[in-house]
Amino acid sequence: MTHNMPNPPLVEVVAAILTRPDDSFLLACRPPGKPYAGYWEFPGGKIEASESALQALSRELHEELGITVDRAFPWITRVFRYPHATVRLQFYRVAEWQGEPIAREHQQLAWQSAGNITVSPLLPANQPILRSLMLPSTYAITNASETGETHSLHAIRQALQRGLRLLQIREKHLTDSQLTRYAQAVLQLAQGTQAKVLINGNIALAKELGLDGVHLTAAQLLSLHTRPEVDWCGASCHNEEELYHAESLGIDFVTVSPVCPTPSHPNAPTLGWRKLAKLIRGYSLPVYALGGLMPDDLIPAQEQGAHGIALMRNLCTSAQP
Ligand SMILES: Nc1nc2c([nH]c(=O)n2[C@@H]2O[C@H](COP(=O)(O)OP(=O)(O)OP(=O)(O)O)[C@@H](O)[C@H]2O)c(=O)[nH]1
Repeated sequence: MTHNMPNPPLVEVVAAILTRPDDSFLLACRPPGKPYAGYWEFPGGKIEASESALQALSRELHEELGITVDRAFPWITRVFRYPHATVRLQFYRVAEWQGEPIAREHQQLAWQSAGNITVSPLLPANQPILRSLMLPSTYAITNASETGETHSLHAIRQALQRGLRLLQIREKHLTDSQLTRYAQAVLQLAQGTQAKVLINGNIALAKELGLDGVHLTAAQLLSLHTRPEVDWCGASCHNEEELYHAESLGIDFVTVSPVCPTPSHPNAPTLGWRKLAKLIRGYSLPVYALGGLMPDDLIPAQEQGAHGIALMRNLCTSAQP
């Protein structure tokens, strides 16, 4: 490393994920005359010195798209080094706004779906963002140890029918052969659906059964130096050290727990919403709030900066997989 090299300036940027009920979001094409003209980006821009991120978001979306933001919550923050500058991109999910977006400054606008982007090229910093947007807002965790296998598989079938898209098999009481059989049964239920099936802790079994990935325990996360070679990888986190390690390994998402009291960890001190928000402020990976939550907790969780909620016991009543 060369000494006395000045740090490139850090440019604070806010960007909007304008989401429609079908989960499609708006991308905009940068106009001629700007750096990276012709590249597609999330609407937004630089935060001025006198502004909060939310104020900058409202101003930019009014200037660029002619809309008024009604409800927006922080999502993920990514630092990206371009040759000319380093940008810190604070992404906000804009759930409600007034007006129909029109291209007041951009060349073109396009509503896109995370798994099916039809415009290109994208700004280089945005690729991991699209991967994060593929994750649904509800993450289900199996609970056959409490409910029994039959009931558990029935609840999973129902949740899949309602559109569940992310599921973790977490059955610590089963022997290896029982776990294999149970995982095969879950996999069969998920076949032909949109759901990704991950398994807790067992990287070898995830590979052997061709599951979509693995969910690492916190201890396992800290013991690893590289990301497991699976398509999707989540990890359980409870504190800053674990969150930092998940980030450095390039994990896809984390759960943070316990947010509320939960029967599975009765003596664990809970975070509550405020501590959760503080812990994940400025974090770069999507976070599922976990622990004692109900489907109705999705909005409070997202207001605190979480991507979504993870549900174990209350899966059956989930209306919004
Ligand atoms: N708006 C936006 N900017 C992004 C995204 N991804 C990304 O790397 N950036 C970077 O963040 C910076 C935003 O600057 P900008 O030029 O859009 O800012 P601005 O609208 O305030 O324009 P200005 O240059 O006229 O002041 C650029 O370096 C841009 O490349 C994104 O998705 N949306």
